[in-house]
Amino acid sequence: MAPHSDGANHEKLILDSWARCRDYGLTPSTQPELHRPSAGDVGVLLEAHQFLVQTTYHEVLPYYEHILSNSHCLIMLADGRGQLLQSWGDQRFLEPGYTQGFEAGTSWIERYTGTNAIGTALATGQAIQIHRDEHFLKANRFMTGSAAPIFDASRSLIGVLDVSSDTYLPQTHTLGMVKMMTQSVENRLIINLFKGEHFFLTFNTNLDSLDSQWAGILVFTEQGQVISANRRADILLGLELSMVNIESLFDTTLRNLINHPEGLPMQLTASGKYRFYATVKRPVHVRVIPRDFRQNHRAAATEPAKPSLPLREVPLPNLLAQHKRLPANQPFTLDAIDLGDPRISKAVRQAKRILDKDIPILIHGETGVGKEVFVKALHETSDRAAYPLVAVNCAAIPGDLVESELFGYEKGAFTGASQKGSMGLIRKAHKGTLFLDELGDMPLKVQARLLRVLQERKVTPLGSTESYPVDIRLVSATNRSLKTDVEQGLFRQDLYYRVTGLNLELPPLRERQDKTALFHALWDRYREADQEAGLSEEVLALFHRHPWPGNVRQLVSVLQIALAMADTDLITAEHLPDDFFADLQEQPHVTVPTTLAAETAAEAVEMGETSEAEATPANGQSFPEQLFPEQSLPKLYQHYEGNISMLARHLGISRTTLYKRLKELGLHS
Ligand SMILES: Nc1ncnc2c1ncn2[C@@H]1O[C@H](COP(=O)(O)OP(=O)(O)OP(=O)(O)O)[C@@H](O)[C@H]1O
Repeated sequence: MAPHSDGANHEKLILDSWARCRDYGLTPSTQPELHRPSAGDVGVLLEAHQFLVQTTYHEVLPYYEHILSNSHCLIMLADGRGQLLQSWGDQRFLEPGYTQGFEAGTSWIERYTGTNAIGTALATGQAIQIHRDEHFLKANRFMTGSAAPIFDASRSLIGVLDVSSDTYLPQTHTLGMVKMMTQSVENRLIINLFKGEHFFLTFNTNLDSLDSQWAGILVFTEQGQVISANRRADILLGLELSMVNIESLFDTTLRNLINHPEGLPMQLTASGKYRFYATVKRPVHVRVIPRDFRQNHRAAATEPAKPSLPLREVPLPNLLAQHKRLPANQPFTLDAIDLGDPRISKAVRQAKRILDKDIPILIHGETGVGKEVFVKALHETSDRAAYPLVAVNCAAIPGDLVESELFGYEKGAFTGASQKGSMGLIRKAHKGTLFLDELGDMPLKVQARLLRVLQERKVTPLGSTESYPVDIRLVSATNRSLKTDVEQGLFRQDLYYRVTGLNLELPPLRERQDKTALFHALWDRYREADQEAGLSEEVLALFHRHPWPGNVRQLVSVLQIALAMADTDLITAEHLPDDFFADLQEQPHVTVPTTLAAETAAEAVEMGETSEAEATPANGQSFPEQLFPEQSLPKLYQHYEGNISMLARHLGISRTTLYKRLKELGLHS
């Protein structure tokens, strides 16, 4: 049997299951019985479990698609009676004659198919991994399955999620991932059932894991009655939570909880000693007690609730913008860079889920979007934060030095090598994070060596016979398509699979939906304490319309100039650098905006009320077409008459990066 971390318990579960199989009259040579209902009954079955299937498919699987698509596995969802509802993924490993065993309706309970991940998870009510030889029936011993049960809001076992494969996936990860997925499904089921109608309290022991699937969730009424909770909430509080009053769980009042600003974390204590961080989400259209009242809430909280208190609506975006600003000179954290853009929020959520796991991350995004900032935030938030983050720009190190820089060298290993030798950047990142920026630029020869290091987790410096163990979390970034590079033979396929556990995409600034919050956050981060006047409406409108080919890097540079020019005054268009307007003038149908109309329309796009193409300012002018850097670069190159330094400064990118992009476009040899 395969070794497992909880060996004895696992072995017992398998032996018990085999005993049940024998009791059912099965022998290892028995052929699996494929019990499938009629097509009509399958339809009824799927109809009955639509909520579970849809929730899993639309709200949970997308977060794992990158991990799953990189491994040949099949994800199966079965109901609480072991009947398959749906499967997704790779069926290639299945024997041709056996594929109907994986079709909707087929039952995988132990009685018919012997010990197997779905059937045994159902029989035991526990998450379990069934390794090849642990299957009771020989016919099933070609695969390994990891499955975990799914419980609904009332704690009934309603399904099982399984990931099966015939290859040797990193199995402990797979089981861990399946548990995460089922926890996500359970959370989503609760959220979808009660959202908008009742209060939600999300809590966890750690601020950074508040929006992980391991956070506790409590659903409560306006009177404080807990009407639902996820399993994590029970575990965190050590109690059965149904129908208790929330005031008896935490040392705070109901009034404090329901009046706390939405999304703003607070600290709570349970049973006088367990400290938690928590956020509250209100039912739709719930009203918030005004700020001046809130400030005195401690005194007021002792009084009975007075429904006649003056109430007012507090628009959510304002609250978020207010509380999510990046404090000046603070280190980046994942929460701080998540200002509400759906794609960035998704990347942050995904990164958090695997924060302390040994899964490599590949970040893709245009130059200047903040890939390195993201990695810094990731590192700061991870449990490796006390160790170094070593960033290596593979494009910036001359080709013939990459190898020695990365892997180190023994003294005298080559002409020009330092007499002391060098430990190399990879070993410097030991126990910390190694960030390989512009990975696509790594020479093929170095790629082969890097692959060996990642496989063996050991570095052998050049000229040395000794190797040194390394424990690194690998994060890579690229602004080109590594997949295309693989197809064109420029990047090793095996290394590609090694570095892409999770693929994250950071959107270009022009496509971000949290621009307003970002403009304010960056102003706040880079301003002097006495610059309190802020950004004028006119500048905000211009910022919204700008195509930002240099992305956040360019925005930071424009802001820094504007802040220097404006000093303590309100920042207006006259404080913006000339370069800033060059991009705007290149766009069709644009006049310099003076009204709020443009911003209002841009905001409408951000709020999802209208599409970019539909958004038209009140003055009747159409919005500029989106200019992608690749389209604007030739024009800019012409505008600057080939002056690379000026163009690079204008774009807010390095000359090396600019050369590369010009080369790609055939504008420079
Ligand atoms: N969320 C943010 N808050 C504050 N500054 C940011 C943020 N994102 C990016 N920046 C700033 O923008 C600049 C570019 O960011 P970064 O270097 O992380 O981009 P990148 O995508 O790694 O660029 P490249 O592809 O050229 O390596 C940096 O000066 C960084 O400080």
